[in-house]
Amino acid sequence: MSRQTAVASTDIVDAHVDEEIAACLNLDTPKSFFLFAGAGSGKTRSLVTALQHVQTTLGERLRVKGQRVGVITFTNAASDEIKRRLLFDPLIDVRTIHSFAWSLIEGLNHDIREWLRVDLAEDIAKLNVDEAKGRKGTKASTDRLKKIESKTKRLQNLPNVKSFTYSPTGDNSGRDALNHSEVLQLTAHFLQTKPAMQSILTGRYPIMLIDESQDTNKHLIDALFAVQAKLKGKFILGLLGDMMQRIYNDGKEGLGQGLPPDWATPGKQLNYRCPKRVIALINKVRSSTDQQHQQPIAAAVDGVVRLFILPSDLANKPAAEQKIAAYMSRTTGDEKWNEPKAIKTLTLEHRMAASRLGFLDAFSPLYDVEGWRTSFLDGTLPASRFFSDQVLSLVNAKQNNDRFAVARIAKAYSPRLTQEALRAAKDTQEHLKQVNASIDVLMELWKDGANPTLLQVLRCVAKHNLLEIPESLQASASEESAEAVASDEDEREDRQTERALAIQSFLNAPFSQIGPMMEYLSGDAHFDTHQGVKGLEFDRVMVIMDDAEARGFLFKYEDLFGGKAAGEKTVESTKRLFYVTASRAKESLALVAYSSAPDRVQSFVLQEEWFNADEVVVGVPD
Ligand SMILES: Nc1ncnc2c1ncn2[C@@H]1O[C@H](COP(=O)(O)OP(=O)(O)OP(=O)(O)O)[C@@H](O)[C@H]1O
Repeated sequence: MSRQTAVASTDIVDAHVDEEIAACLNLDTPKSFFLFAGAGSGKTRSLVTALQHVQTTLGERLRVKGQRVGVITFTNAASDEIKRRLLFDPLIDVRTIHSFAWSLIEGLNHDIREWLRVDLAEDIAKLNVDEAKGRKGTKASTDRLKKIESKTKRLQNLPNVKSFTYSPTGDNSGRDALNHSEVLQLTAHFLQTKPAMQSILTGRYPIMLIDESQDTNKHLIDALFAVQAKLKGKFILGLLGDMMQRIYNDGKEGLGQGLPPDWATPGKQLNYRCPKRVIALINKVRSSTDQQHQQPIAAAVDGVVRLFILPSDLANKPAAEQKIAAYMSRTTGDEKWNEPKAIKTLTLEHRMAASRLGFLDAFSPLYDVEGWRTSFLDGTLPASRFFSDQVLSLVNAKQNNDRFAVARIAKAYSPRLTQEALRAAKDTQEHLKQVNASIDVLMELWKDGANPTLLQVLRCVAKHNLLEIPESLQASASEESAEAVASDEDEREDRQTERALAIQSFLNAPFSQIGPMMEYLSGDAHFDTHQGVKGLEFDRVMVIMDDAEARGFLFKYEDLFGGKAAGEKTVESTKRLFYVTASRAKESLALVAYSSAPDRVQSFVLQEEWFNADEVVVGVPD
């Protein structure tokens, strides 16, 4: 047999999977399916292929009935990508779980109120029992009493809420707002208990496909299974995922065990993404969890993997990581390891990326306000968005001498260029000239290479009324108000909320940090978190494993690398995270473990045969 034929035959072992799924997607003989397979096996691709199949075979039939295919993805970015790949066809309704849940229950105000009444009363009763048992005067007791008070207030306010509000991407802090977890619980509860809701779901979406379903909220998954069991002639549920990539607590443990016998369960063996060496590593890592063993495709390159073990108290970690990149370049012969932007570097915590990329001063204050975190991370928090979308765009346009862009931005955002403002101006030309002059005054802040703070920029913008100042920045925008706040130390605690303090601290950061920060938040930077790259792939990956960064108890690399026995919760969850990060690499992979016991890490990985001795480098390479 020629090599050519051998190659072709090994690469088609998974070809049947898309056909099997297509056969399930038949509204006359509906069949649910469960496609769980390893990293890089083409699950997302199979999802898109399945949807294209529906477009061509069922599109007309669904459209006539006003029905759509529901697709749940894990992130907004994944939703956008799938929509794009399906040419934004309205037949396919792609959403995140929160958006999907809210679309089902929005407006059911009476039912939501009744559910909340019971839920809040139960919570309060439980807190009261705990409080009666617990010690008084402790922090736990204070927290409990605060919770009892706020839940009681909320319960009392319920009759006044006309319609509940919710934003899947917002902070939902208003009095009528539901929080993220309530929306998921409500939807699951309604789907489990209300036949009308089950009919609405299956009437709207006779087919529902869920990507990354190992991390999809367990209550919703249970509810969808229940609906499928009840209405199997009218509803196809397709779950895609990989239990080895379950990295959030929300997902259902043991998903896939005890599936109904009439479900299709196609499997995949190939990994289309990773080089041979990475596939061997992730197979080994996975072998203690399940027996899924992947094969490389015929065209797969060998690839390079190295583990660097460094002391956790190393003084200059970013410098060490640069040396590691240089070492990788020499070892792989790939020059691109010398270009920081060509490497995807993964940190456990956003703050570590912020510090390595030089925007920690702007990042930390806003990130630390819990209620702002979601909108800040997705780039929609007004305080940061004002600087990125408006001020930075204007300043960049001006610095590039792009007159058209300056005019466009000013026209879009400046209160001095609204239709009313222009109409009110006696001499329009003169008015425009003055606006331009104000922009020039703003630009003086950068004169001779100066690096103004956000506060200086804000004040200048406000003084000249160049842009609309968002509410959260207004108190700081004029010099008088800020001085009044600062002068009265005694009452400071009372008058300044956590948020005002965060804004003050944010505004002390240099304006130059806004650009890199927004690049990072938009996912375009060469840093990301271990969890944030789920579903993505990169040529060169550097995974930084430093428990000091994690500040949490969910993941502990020290435990994974011999600190604790296999089977312990943190060992297993960290192993899954390690599997996710390592399997992002398309060409080469540098794993950087900071440890308080480098010897233990070394003997563990060699004993487990995750690496060969010559793949492990202890200490900073020269
Ligand atoms: N049948 C195929 N032929 C060629 N390339 C493929 C095929 N299936 C997948 N790929 C490629 O392999 C890579 C991984 O595919 P995909 O992201 O769909 O895998 P996945 O199983 O969803 O991965 P993960 O679980 O790791 O996120 C992508 O670059 C994709 O284009």
